[in-house]
Amino acid sequence: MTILATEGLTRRFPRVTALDGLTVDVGPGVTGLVGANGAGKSTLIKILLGLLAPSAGRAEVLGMDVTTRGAEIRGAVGYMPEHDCLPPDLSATEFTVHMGQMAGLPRTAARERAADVLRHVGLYEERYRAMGGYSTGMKQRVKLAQALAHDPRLVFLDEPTNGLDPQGRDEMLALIRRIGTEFGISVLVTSHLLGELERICDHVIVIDGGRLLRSSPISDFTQTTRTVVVEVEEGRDALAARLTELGETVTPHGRTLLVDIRTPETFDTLRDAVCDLDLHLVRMEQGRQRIEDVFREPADA
Ligand SMILES: Nc1ncnc2c1ncn2[C@@H]1O[C@H](COP(=O)(O)OP(=O)(O)OP(=O)(O)O)[C@@H](O)[C@H]1O
Repeated sequence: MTILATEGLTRRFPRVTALDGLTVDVGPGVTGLVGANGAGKSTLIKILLGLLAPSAGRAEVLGMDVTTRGAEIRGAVGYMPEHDCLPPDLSATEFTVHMGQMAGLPRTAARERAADVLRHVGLYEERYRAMGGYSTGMKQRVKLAQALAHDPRLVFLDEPTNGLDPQGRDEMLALIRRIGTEFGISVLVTSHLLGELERICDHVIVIDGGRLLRSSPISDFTQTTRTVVVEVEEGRDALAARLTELGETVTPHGRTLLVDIRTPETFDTLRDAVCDLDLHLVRMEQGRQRIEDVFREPADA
């Protein structure tokens, strides 16, 4: 099932091409959109909400074309913008009720829903205080709550962990994961911090300079590589020499050796070499590819 899709999506500004022929297909669940600052993440979200017109290509959200059905899309999708957008004199309750009503909920339903979502994001008695006095963490929570105010099927969260301390970041990430799992709302969440998304996403899209670098299930990003990482207490170089003699391909990496797994027998060769040389093995584990590595690979990898 497709939640959103783009085809050759391009957005040019006078001095820069923010999106450059982007083609992606996103299914239900929590999807991470990763890219460095300026990669085109916010531009993509604004186009998907029908707030910004594409220069070329097309995009569809929940089966609706972004150029002709923007208002309907905004009715079905919640949006947490990147920048501060909260009126300082209003309380979180007033603001969230207002946003629910703006999205079409009757006043009573908007009040009930606001109480629910503010409780969900962990704002209690503070919800009646003016937001001008809130901490960054509280503001981010209200921004998240208002995105959920009209019970959307899908939410776009633009850099929700921006400005948060490590504990605030962990709490926000846990909240986002719960939106996806407990509420069954699909999520598109952006971040320039790759490690964050690894923890909460089912699928990750990586863009760079407005182009697609990679779109894969999270399991593919963290899949095991064809390398085994070996660390011995002392004698790393002697072990490297012995393994090379035995025909293995070995690369020193910090205190460890990375050994290519040519055949399943590589593990036996390794074990025997460590025993023969009477070395103390600290660890021996299969190497894992991390999200960060996609930025070090060529674009067509
Ligand atoms: N309204 C605009 N006018 C001109 N250039 C723009 C406009 N909006 C975005 N850009 C440019 O397009 C590129 C992509 O910006 P965008 O905000 O989409 O990136 P981003 O990945 O969201 O990064 P960030 O996290 O820093 O916001 C940047 O070079 C930016 O300067």
